[in-house]
Amino acid sequence: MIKISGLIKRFEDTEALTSLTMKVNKGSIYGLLGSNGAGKTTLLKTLAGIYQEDEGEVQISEEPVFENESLKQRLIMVPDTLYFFPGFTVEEMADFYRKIYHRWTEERYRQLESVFGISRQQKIQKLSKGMQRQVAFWLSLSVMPDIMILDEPLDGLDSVMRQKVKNLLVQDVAEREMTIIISSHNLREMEDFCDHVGILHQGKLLLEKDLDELKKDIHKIQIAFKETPPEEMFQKMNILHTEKRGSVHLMIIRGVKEKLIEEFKAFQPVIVDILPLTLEEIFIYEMGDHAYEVDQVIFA
Ligand SMILES: Nc1ncnc2c1ncn2[C@@H]1O[C@H](COP(=O)(O)OP(=O)(O)OP(=O)(O)O)[C@@H](O)[C@H]1O
Repeated sequence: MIKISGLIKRFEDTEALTSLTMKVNKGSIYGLLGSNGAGKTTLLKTLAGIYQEDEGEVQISEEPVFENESLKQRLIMVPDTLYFFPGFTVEEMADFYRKIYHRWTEERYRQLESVFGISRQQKIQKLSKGMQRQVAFWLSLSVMPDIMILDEPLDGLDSVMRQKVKNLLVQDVAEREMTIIISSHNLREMEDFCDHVGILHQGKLLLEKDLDELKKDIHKIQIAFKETPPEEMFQKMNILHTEKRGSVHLMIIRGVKEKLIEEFKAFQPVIVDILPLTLEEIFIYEMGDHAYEVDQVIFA
C-alpha cells in the first residue's frame, strides 16, 4: 500500500505539490493524469525517493521512502527522460542492474530478450528513441519490482509496442500483484489500462476514482414520454446533466441502472435508451466546477 499525506514539495518559490494526499492499493494500476506543469513528475520522483518531501509523508508498506535502501530494491522508476551510460551495450547496462538490484532475474531478462527482439550487444545510444524505451522496460521488468513508477512511459512507442508493453505490465500485476503508478496526458490511453485514475492540477489531486465503480454508477439515458412526468420525479434523481431535444430528454444520471429504469417505467416512456458513456464524458460531468481543467487534461 502506498500512502501519501499532506505532501508539499517546493522548488525555490514554486510549490509544485500542495498538500497532496493519495492512496494506492497493492496490485493496482493507478493512472496519474494532468496537464503540463501539474506536478506529475515531481510527485513520481518524490514517490521514488529521488526527491525529499518538504512536508507531509510518503510511505510504502508503512515505511518512509526517502533514503530507504531496502525499499528502493523493490521499486523502479522509468523516467520520462531516460539515462543510459554513454557507450554501454544492453548487456553492460544489464550488468549494472545485476549489481545494484538483488532481485534481478536472469530468466526474465532472457525471456524478455525475445519479446523485444533487440540484441544484447547493441549499443543503447545507437538505438532509436522508442527502442531505448523498450530497453528501459526490458531492464526494469528484469528487476522484478513490486512497484513500477512510470513517467509518460508510452510516448515514443508505436501502437504495437504500446500494446505489447501494456500486456507485459498487466501480466506482472496479475501474477505477482505488482503495483503500477503511471503518468499520462491522455485519459483515453489510460482508460483500458488503469483501475484507478487521479487528476492532478496545480499540485493537488482534483479527483481520484475507481474506474469500475465510476462506470457502474453513471449512465447516459435518452428518454421520451407520452406525457411529461412531474418535475418532482426529476428533482429527486441525481441528474448531472440534462438536455431536451424536442420531446426527447438526454440525461446523465448517477444511480443504479435497474432502479432508474424502474422509476421511469412508472411514467410509461415511449423510448428508453441507455447509451454508452465514455470516461471523458464521465469526468467532465463529474467535475462540475473543475470541468475546464479536466477538459484540458483530456484533450491536451
Ligand atoms: N527541478 C525543478 N526546479 C524548479 N522548478 C521545478 C523543478 N521541477 C519542476 N518544477 C516546477 O514544478 C511544477 C511541476 O512540474 P512537473 O515537472 O512536476 O510537472 P508535470 O506535471 O510532470 O509536467 P509535464 O506534463 O509538462 O511533464 C512546474 O511549475 C515546474 O516548473
